[in-house]
Amino acid sequence: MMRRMREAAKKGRAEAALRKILSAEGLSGEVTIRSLDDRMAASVILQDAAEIDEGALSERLKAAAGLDRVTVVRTAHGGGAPTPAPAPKPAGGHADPLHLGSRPAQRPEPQRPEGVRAVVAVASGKGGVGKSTVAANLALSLRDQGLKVGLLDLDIHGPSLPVLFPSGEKLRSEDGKIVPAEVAGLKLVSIGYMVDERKAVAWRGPMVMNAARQMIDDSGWGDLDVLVVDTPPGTGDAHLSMVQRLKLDAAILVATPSPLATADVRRGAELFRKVGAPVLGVVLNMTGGPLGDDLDEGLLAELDLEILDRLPLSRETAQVPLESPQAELPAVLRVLMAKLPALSRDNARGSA
Ligand SMILES: Nc1ncnc2c1ncn2[C@@H]1O[C@H](COP(=O)(O)OP(=O)(O)OP(=O)(O)O)[C@@H](O)[C@H]1O
Repeated sequence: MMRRMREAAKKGRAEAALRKILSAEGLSGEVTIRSLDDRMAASVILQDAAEIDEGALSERLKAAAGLDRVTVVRTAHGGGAPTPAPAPKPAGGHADPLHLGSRPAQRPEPQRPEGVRAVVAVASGKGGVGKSTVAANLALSLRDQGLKVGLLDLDIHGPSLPVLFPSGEKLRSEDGKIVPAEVAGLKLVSIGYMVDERKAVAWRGPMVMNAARQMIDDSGWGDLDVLVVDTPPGTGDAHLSMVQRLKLDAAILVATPSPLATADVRRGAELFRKVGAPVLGVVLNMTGGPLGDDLDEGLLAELDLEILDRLPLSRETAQVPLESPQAELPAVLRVLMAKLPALSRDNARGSA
């Protein structure tokens, strides 16, 4: 408690010091301060800034605010050209919450993003069951197979990627495309790398749908063998954007052994089957605790699903940040490799 209060006070002082210097230098922008263990870092996004020496400015800011790292990014596109005006908003809507200058494109059919060969959704009916943990471990395991892997975090209200894979830098946009962060050999896109969490938490309906749409349509992934999508819990607005726009090659459900998981597994399976995405099976997380190691067998038979892998309730599984997989998912990997031709060794582009 005391530690958190001290940390909050330190953040407040650092932010005030940064703003003072920015204002003295005639600059304005968005300041975000993050702490990890005992280190504190800031990112400063300067809007419409003229040509400046970002390196020198970040050194000045670092020294003045007593921070371990300060990253300065200008949002001006293309080497100092002015930022394009945001796309006009439709009445009552929020077409461009991420300020990419893009308009909602008409998409008749769900598609894979350009350059992406397979899309796998990791989903759960409710929050907190370990979906992000499984998605992150799956992405790292696929990377270790020599595949080019991206991870898209569609959780607008509780993004996990920046915690699992801290990058210390805000994402840039180039020519209206989000440039993914690159950490641990993965390409990563999450609202948590772009917008102050406190802001996104207040977003509702159309803002959430449009932010999800922009991350789906406007991320510049380059060549990827597979994109793993960490979906938000439940079946809300971001889900709707996902199933309307993103062609899913497969879905993996995550559940805990709780008897209450039955309805969640059923809902998840039904949602994906409705949009024609094959549900490959269930990862049962947090096993070996008081709730046991299994799900209702009748339910699994009825839904024609099996438990592919079980992850124990353990400190290792919960470890962050991640560089390598903490949890093995051998059956998930086997099934994905067998079902998705893009992942076979002969077809993969390889990352080596
Ligand atoms: N097998 C495990 N053993 C111990 N802790 C775990 C395990 N799996 C996940 N956790 C922890 O449980 C918490 C929730 O996990 P995670 O964020 O992956 O769940 P989620 O379903 O994605 O949640 P949300 O809906 O909030 O995004 C995290 O603190 C995570 O470290």
